[in-house]
Amino acid sequence: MDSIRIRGGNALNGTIPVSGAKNAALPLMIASLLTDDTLTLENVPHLADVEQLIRILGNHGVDYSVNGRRENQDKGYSRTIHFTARSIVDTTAPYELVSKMRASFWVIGPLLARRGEARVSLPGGCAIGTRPVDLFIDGLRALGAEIDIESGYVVARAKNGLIGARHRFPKVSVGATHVLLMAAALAKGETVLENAAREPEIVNLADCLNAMGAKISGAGTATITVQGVTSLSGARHRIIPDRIETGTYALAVAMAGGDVLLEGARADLLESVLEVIEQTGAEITRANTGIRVRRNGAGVEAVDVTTEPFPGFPTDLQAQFMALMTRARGQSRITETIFENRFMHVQELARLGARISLSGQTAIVDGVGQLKGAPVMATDLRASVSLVIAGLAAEGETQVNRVYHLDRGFERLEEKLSGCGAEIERISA
Ligand SMILES: CC(=O)N[C@H]1[C@@H](OP(=O)(O)OP(=O)(O)OC[C@H]2O[C@@H](n3ccc(=O)[nH]c3=O)[C@H](O)[C@@H]2O)O[C@H](CO)[C@@H](O)[C@@H]1O
Ligand SMILES: C=C(OP(=O)(O)O)C(=O)O
Repeated sequence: MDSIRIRGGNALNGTIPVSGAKNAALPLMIASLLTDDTLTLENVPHLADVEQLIRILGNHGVDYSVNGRRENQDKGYSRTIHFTARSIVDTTAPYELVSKMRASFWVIGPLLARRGEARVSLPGGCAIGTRPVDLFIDGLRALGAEIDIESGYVVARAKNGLIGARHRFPKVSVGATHVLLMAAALAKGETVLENAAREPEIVNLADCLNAMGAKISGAGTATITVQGVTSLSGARHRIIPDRIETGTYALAVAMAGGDVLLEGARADLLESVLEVIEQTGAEITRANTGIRVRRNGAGVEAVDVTTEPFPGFPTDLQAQFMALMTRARGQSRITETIFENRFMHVQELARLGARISLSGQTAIVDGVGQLKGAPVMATDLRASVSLVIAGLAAEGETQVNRVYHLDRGFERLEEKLSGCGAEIERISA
């Protein structure tokens, strides 16, 4: 298994291009199941999760072709991909495929809407909590689906099609909002979703569905209205820049020091994060070409953070922010409210000399003067990159093992960081 070796201590200076958002690309690719026409997606990041989803969609009958690679760019850069689901050849999403990636469970929405049936394995994904699927099941039942759990599979049927309804999510869920949007797009009549997720990836999906002929309004607010249509067409749609990747590199600069332009980043997708980073003492400039992050020799201030659904501070940046706080002057309290088990990075950061204690859902971080390099183990996607950030500022060598997690969500991470002066390399097993 590959690992990443970092020699810490270098400041980051230069430009990092921001890739297309993984968490927008996945639902958008799944939306290709809703039409027999071609859905063309631009700016699809080259990631293990995208490759895995291509395999899963292929199993249902989705053909794909890749083009649009920018000149002088090699394998591994964001691409334009055409997806065509001329016919759905299989409505079962098997355990072997779905268990590797949680978002693949979301095929249940379009399969049910287009074919009136779906048999989808209960999902896997990052080990950050129990992550049930009750909100999906309740929502699809509200649209008239009959749902049973059989041998680890969610079996859903709507022989006469789905029927629009008013549905209030008892809890905000990004995935359940994606799925209900896709299902309601082809349901009969009007669907009103209340307490919907407001994440930018939801807006990106709704914009794409509308370009395909759906009638969706209110995406980006807590109440989304969908007027069902009988069929959807193809479209061409661009994936938004990755706000989690943006925040990750912004935190890396705040940690290591330096001056970096995050090219193509959109500040409006992560204002709450940028404000927190400014409070830590880094300077943020919102420019037309991206976001510039600077930190000179000054110390890092301690800031308290609580994760929340958008527009609050994202759980997907909690681990990276904790890495920064290990170097802060004083104590910071980081409270995780989205996932009950998302502190796996705490013990690994401790190997580098961090002082962190847990009290329920809050991590109390006492800043230390200097981290020291050590071998560490990546436990999930964002935890992995938090260890990279810590390694960039640690004295000596840090080896991050089990980096396949990183490859799920960060396009060309080593290349982007070494291009800004970091001493970082992949060691292939
Ligand atoms: C591929 C993708 O986009 N993944 C993101 C998505 O995950 P995902 O869509 O899985 O996360 P959700 O928003 O659904 O989860 C939020 C909370 O709701 C709970 N829940 C969810 C569904 C359900 O049926 N029942 C239930 O109780 C979850 O366990 C969690 O505690 O949003 C998360 C929250 O921003 C991010 O961390 C993930 O990176
Ligand atoms: C938790 C994440 O992904 P997933 O929902 O696919 O597990 C993530 O992107 O940080």
